[in-house]
Amino acid sequence: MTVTETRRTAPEIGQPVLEASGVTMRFGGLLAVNNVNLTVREGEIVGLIGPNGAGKTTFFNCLTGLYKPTSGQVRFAGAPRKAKSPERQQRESAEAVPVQPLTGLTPLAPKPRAVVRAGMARTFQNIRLFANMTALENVMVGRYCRTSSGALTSVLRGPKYRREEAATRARAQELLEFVGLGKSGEHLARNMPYGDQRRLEIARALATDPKLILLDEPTAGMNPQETRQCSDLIFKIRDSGLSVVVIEHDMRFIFNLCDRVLCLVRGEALIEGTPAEVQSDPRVIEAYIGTGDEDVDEDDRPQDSVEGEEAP
Ligand SMILES: Nc1ncnc2c1ncn2[C@@H]1O[C@H](COP(=O)(O)OP(=O)(O)OP(=O)(O)O)[C@@H](O)[C@H]1O
Repeated sequence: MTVTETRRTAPEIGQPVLEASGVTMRFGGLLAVNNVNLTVREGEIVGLIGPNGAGKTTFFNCLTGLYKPTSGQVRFAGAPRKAKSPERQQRESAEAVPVQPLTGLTPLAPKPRAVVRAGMARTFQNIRLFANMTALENVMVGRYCRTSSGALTSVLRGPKYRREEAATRARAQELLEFVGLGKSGEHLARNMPYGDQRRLEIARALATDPKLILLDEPTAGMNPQETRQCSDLIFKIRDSGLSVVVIEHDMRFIFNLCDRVLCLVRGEALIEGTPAEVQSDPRVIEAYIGTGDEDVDEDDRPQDSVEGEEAP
């Protein structure tokens, strides 16, 4: 499990952006996540590893408001933000990924909408794109949580709506370019190659203006070339000022990418440390022995990768 490639290090690790303390999640008699703590700082890439069923996705769901933890608290930097004016959106669209200044950590309401508004975005293990919409439209959907036009304005299509729509479209196109899909805006999501669909999901998550992005198995089913491109994209996202948390089974990918790694086993934190510390810990090696899930074979690529009309 030793990784020899050179890692790119974070430019500067800053203040905590996310702090999860004592997060516990029970499903009836099953303790899926038990008293897990995690702090993510500005500019950090943090990996979450563990064998199948270790509780990684459940922990992600607790962080992103899909689950209300049985106990424990998730605190996040900054108060929930209001929608921006079209003028402000246009100003910000000059930057690739605008970063909001951080304030102190505040408890996060366990509701996906509140979590997105506060500045946390995620992707899912199984791709959840709007299959019959274009790539550009998929990204625009992600942007609507930051627009302020109400139902009436949208129906009447007044000047404010048109300005906002133009800004949303321009920003979506920038984000497509940011993830390397600048020429695919008019392609239907369901017709796009698998690796492009994964990047499109990331673009849609970035459209919400997050401070922190959580990626659930972003390289699942990817070939080695797509995996390398994914790694480059995550570094690029980090370099633009975001913090990143990644769940992955591909150890080479995770140890080359992350500043810190948390290993969960049977719902509990086994070890948290630098990639070097985690990969040399015999308990981590033992936890994975026999599972055979470190590497994803190209044949494992999901066939029906685009799901139905689901919200981001
Ligand atoms: N909604 C649910 N209801 C009941 N049990 C659940 C639910 N979601 C997850 N579990 C159980 O919780 C445990 C942790 O599952 P989870 O999906 O979080 O693990 P994981 O580490 O993400 O696994 P994988 O790597 O296979 O995705 C498993 O035993 C799983 O069966």
